[in-house]
Amino acid sequence: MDVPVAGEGDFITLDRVEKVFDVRRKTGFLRRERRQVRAVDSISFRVARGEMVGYIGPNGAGKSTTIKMLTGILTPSAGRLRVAGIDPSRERTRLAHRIGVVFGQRTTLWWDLPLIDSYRLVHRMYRIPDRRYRENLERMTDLLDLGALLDVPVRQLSLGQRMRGDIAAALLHDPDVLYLDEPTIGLDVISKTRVREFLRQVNAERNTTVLLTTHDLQDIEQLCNRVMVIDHGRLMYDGPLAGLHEVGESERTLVVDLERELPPLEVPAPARVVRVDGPRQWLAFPASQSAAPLVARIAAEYPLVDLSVREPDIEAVIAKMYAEKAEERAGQKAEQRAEERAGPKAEQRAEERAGQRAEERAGPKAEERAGEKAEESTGEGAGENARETLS
Ligand SMILES: Nc1ncnc2c1ncn2[C@@H]1O[C@H](COP(=O)(O)OP(=O)(O)OP(=O)(O)O)[C@@H](O)[C@H]1O
Repeated sequence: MDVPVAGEGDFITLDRVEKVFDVRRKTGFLRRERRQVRAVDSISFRVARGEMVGYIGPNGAGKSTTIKMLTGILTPSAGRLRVAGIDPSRERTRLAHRIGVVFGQRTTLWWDLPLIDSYRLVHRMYRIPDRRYRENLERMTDLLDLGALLDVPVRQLSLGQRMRGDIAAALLHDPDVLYLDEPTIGLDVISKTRVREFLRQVNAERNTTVLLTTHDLQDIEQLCNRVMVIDHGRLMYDGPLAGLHEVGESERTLVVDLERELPPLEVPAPARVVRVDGPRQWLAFPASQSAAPLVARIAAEYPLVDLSVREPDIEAVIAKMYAEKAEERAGQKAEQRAEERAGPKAEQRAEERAGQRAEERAGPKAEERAGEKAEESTGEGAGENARETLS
């Protein structure tokens, strides 16, 4: 994917950012195997001030690692990363005043203290001016309906109440950017709606930039105009949510009701009947094509009573995208294994043949040159990345 050009409004910029973990694994009584995990692999993107962007991908794709680099918790192995002009890992404390973070799976609140005490601690830690703190607290309490919860110890709050408490804590110091990692995980429909409404409001009023990581695509559909899809550390898609349909080659469904039960309708490919139930038939056709010619043809040739068009389900589109990538990778792996199996012998034979030809053609000098070339191409010592051992 091309590296986007920096713009003036850019608030978050990543240029070919990588994160490689060195992992050591016990493989026997005294044996340890060293392995590298490329959690983030040359990712580049830019986010403008006030944008709300979804950052999605399957488990282990590298989302949390990206967020951790954006907060300064982890240092990139390579590439350049800036948030509000700050290098997060070098100036983590300065950056902390500009960002808010919510991890849906764990709280940043003090477990045994009443909610209000956590807020008082945040007030001190971030040195929020008293007036601003009071105003913000009042506003959050009102918008997130926290009034009755302020004196309750965090451990006694329900998941939805705790999440609202966490979001308020992340916003008390008026951050310019908010990272949300699964903010609606485990919440019921009403709590989810409330959290989403609140985020929309904060974004509209304060122009807060929001980077949202979630497995709940409704969060993205309802909050973000832009979505980035990451898989195996690589950015696979960056654009509007609707554009995913084209990338994922999704299909729409035309549901037709006929006067009577008929065999599957004969329609021009790629449209095709995918289901028949009495006089009702379902036809799949590419989402990128208009339904009009298909409808016209059916209306002209069959006893049509009614019809409707169903849009593709975004979850299905993304699932298909992940599955296709997984298939592609499985294919590559199989090829690699086949090459490795055939490799040494085949290579040896090729080298022997090349050597014989060279000898025949040019005698001792050519042999020397061939030897030098082979040494160069082993590439030892090349491409050493900066690495961090965390295990
Ligand atoms: N500290 C670490 N040490 C070694 N490997 C790590 C470390 N943190 C993450 N990884 C590996 O990096 C890859 C990306 O992990 P990451 O947590 O960023 O994924 P994710 O997209 O957030 O996944 P999930 O949706 O499950 O939270 C995974 O293979 C993970 O095992």
